[in-house]
Amino acid sequence: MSVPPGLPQNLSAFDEGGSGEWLPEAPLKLYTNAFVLHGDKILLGLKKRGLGVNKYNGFGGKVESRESTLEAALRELKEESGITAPLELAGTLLFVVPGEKWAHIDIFRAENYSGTVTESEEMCPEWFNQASIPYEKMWETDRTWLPLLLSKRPFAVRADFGRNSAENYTLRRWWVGVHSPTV
Ligand SMILES: CNc1ncnc2c1ncn2[C@@H]1O[C@H](COP(=O)(O)OP(=O)(O)OP(=O)(O)O)[C@@H](O)[C@H]1O
Repeated sequence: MSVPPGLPQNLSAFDEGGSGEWLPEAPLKLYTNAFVLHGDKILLGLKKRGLGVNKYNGFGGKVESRESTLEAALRELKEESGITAPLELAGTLLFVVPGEKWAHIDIFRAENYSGTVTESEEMCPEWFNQASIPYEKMWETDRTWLPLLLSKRPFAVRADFGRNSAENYTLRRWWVGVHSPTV
């Protein structure tokens, strides 16, 4: 199957599913999401409000004007979890909902951190063993690409959702791409 619109075209399919036409193109808004690893642990936050409330996720949010995605990722990580970390880009996620701007999320990872993990108004942080990530309480597509982040394999994902109500999204179709191994 070919690479869906909106992703770099030089990727190979790693995982895909769902059916139907990809949703039409729309302007982009930029987000960040950061995952901090420490030994065999991963830091996740239970979102207390807004998009993805009651789901575990990395720490992130909207990129503000005149800010790079890395600057935004560092700011959001600090605001939401109290820590700072040497973030590196791990992959990208395109989150598409009918009638809304496309959300392009730069996903970062780090293997150490400094500071003290602290609960914020937005997130309740919690360490999990990397072998027991609570996928059932996360965005449905996270299980398809988080293993790639853990194994340091760059990825790009497109996930199209339907929206029944403010907080009720249904996954319609997704595609996870990786760079082909060089021969
Ligand atoms: C399949 N879809 C998805 N899968 C995984 N993660 C997703 C996601 N769609 C959004 N996300 C993340 O959810 C956070 C929203 O952040 P959100 O609260 O809207 O932003 P921000 O902190 O700027 O908000 P305030 O305006 O300050 O409340 C942000 O990390 C963003 O990367």
